[in-house]
Amino acid sequence: MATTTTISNLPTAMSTPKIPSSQRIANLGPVILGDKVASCYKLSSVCHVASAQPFQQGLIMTSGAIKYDKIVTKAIFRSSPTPDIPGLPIDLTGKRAFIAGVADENGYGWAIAKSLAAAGAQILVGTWVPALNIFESSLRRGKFDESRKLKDGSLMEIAKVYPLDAVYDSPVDVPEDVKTNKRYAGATNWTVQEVAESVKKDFDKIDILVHSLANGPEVSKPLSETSRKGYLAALSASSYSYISLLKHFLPIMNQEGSAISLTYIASERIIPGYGGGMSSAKAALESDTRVLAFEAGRKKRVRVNTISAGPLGSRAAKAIGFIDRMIDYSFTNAPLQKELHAEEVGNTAAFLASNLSSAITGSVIYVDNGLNAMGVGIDSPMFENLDIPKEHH
Ligand SMILES: NC(=O)c1ccc[n+]([C@@H]2O[C@H](COP(=O)([O-])OP(=O)(O)OC[C@H]3O[C@@H](n4cnc5c(N)ncnc54)[C@H](O)[C@@H]3O)[C@@H](O)[C@H]2O)c1
Repeated sequence: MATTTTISNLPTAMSTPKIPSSQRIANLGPVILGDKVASCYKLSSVCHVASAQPFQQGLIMTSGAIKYDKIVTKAIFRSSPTPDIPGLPIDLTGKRAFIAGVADENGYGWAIAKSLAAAGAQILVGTWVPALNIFESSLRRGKFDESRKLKDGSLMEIAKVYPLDAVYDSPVDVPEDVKTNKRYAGATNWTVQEVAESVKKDFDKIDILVHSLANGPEVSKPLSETSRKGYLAALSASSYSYISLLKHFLPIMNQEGSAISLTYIASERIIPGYGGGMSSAKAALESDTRVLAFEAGRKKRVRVNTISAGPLGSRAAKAIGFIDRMIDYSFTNAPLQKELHAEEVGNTAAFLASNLSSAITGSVIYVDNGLNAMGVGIDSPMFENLDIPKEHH
């Protein structure tokens, strides 16, 4: 359910509406004002609304304050409360998770860590070496404390943060220029093999392995203009890194553990703008999920699945450059017209990590408000005169 604010709570022209603290997130996504839709994002503690366009036309990316006209009677914030999940409990008490790809509080890795922690799992994270110092100092200084809060009021604890660069399997693979790079100075034992060894030394075993990382240096280039180097770098960081992680962590995973990665619909449908070989990398990741499910299943009954997540304004996604438009597109076109919460992906990961999903392996699980199931984009001018049901208020 979208939340609504009546006109009395709305600002006069050119000012900004207040938003409840529960909705204070960096990007609130679009907001509907009468028959208009506008971008809405957090600016300190208020919601700043970028310019509005007629709702039927879909999206809006230009900035500037909105002028409210007389027909506006209420604002409907697309951000809906995160669903409460009563009933069947997910219990990961006594389980230990290693989550690769957490460097701030905005991405899917962080949300997965929170859901696994809320279900009782112990959390270890792997943080990309160049992002390590700022992540650790922000954690120490309490910058993430608000976002560490779990539903029961406690704070998510991260038992240990490991420096990691998943592009390198072992020390012999690290080139000289990286070894001497000042962004790597001070960190040690960060190749995949060394991290697995350190985790074994510190904690012996893990039960859950999460791969929530991707990198494509040429992501903004169309595939046909991508260099061989850029393409292979995308596959190395975003696909092979998962094979490498599983290869090195499987020996220290308990029987019947669970491995989860994050993929994106660009692997199987054309998403212009998701370039540089990133679409190919996600296709490889999904194919590898099936083969790895067989191999890890036969070896240790470990299940291997991937979550195809809808668009989220994470740090990585912002680097691609069109994430706000993808969020708007999803809202307009998906069967469920609601904001996608990172927590919904986190909760699916908790389900996949638990024995409630004991017969699910080798699967691509869509957590995208159903967008993957659409055959047409309903925001096309072709459908202008069609009676398409809009969000029910
Ligand atoms: N944001 C989206 O819209 C979206 C949609 C579908 C899938 N995903 C996937 O979700 C996963 C997490 O991404 P996110 O969008 O939450 O962004 P994010 O920025 O939170 O996560 C990406 C992480 O990868 C790390 N990383 C990059 N290169 C690395 C390397 N060589 N070694 C170790 N870590 C490295 C970064 O430091 C970062 O922490 C990715 O696989 C991404 O493709 C994202």
